[in-house]
Amino acid sequence: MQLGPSELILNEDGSIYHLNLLPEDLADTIILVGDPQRVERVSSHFDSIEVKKTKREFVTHTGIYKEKRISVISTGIGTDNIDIVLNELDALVNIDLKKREIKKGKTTLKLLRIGTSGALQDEIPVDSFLLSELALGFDSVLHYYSSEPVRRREIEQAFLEQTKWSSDFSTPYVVGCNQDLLEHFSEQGIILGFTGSNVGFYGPQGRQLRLRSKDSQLHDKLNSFSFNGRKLTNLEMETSALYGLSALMGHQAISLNAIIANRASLTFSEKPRNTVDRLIKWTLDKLVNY
Ligand SMILES: O=P(O)(O)O[C@H]1O[C@H](CO)[C@@H](O)[C@H]1O
Ligand SMILES: O=c1cc[nH]c(=O)[nH]1
Repeated sequence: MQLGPSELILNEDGSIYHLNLLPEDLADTIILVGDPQRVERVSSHFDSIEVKKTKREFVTHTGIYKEKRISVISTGIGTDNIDIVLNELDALVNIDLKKREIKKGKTTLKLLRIGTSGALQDEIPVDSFLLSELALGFDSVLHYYSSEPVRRREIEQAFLEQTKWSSDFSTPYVVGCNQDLLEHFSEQGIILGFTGSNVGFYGPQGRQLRLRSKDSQLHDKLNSFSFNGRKLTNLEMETSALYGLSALMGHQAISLNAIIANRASLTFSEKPRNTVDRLIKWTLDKLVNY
């Protein structure tokens, strides 16, 4: 079946609509970052760069790092952007863009998010690295897909009950990372975490500046939720949709977090840029033999 022009949207040069990429521009190992300026901080380590393309907040560099071809792409902020990025990356490898047909043989992408995040628990220090083993999505992106096969219903149910979650918010969903990537990237010093992905940075993460939270207990609820002794470790804004959509599409994904804030101790990293740069270099070196 052919995908029509309003569904699979291509630019004049045949590139995919938002990412502005052609299939040959993309490596099958992809680092995703939120901040467009972080793309260059990753690709500055490459031995050579063959592609540099930009549209809106989506900046892509593809190049070689120690003989491995890697793309690094910025997603901007939020799970709504992850919906765009994941669907378009998948289209680039799994849809014949000229024939507008889904390919029979599928390509599995390796997707690694390098992001910043705030810890919820006192014992997780700023400037540490955290790998999200599980993600709790407060967004609703996954609810628009048939997500049952990848959902962790038991944990979701426990969260709803313990926090008495308001029906004004969307139903939180729980999804896991890819196990092969988890094994490869787990090592001493890397905290394995349970990451909450929120739909905003302030109210939805329990931050109050001038506006009061509707639920003044929100931060405490997130901090104290526990499933079989496992607590939510940190908050950011993309991992849930990345894990959910990757699993549904058959791609591998992990999310690596540079912890720059600790919400329990009210502290913030003195050198967040250094922490992110250390995480970038560590990730690139681990990727070489994956
Ligand atoms: O540093 P990045 O990757 O953008 O990630 C985190 O930082 C942004 C908020 O400041 C959100 O995107 C959050 O997920
Ligand atoms: O507290 C934080 C820090 C970084 N990114 C977030 O989304 N939250």
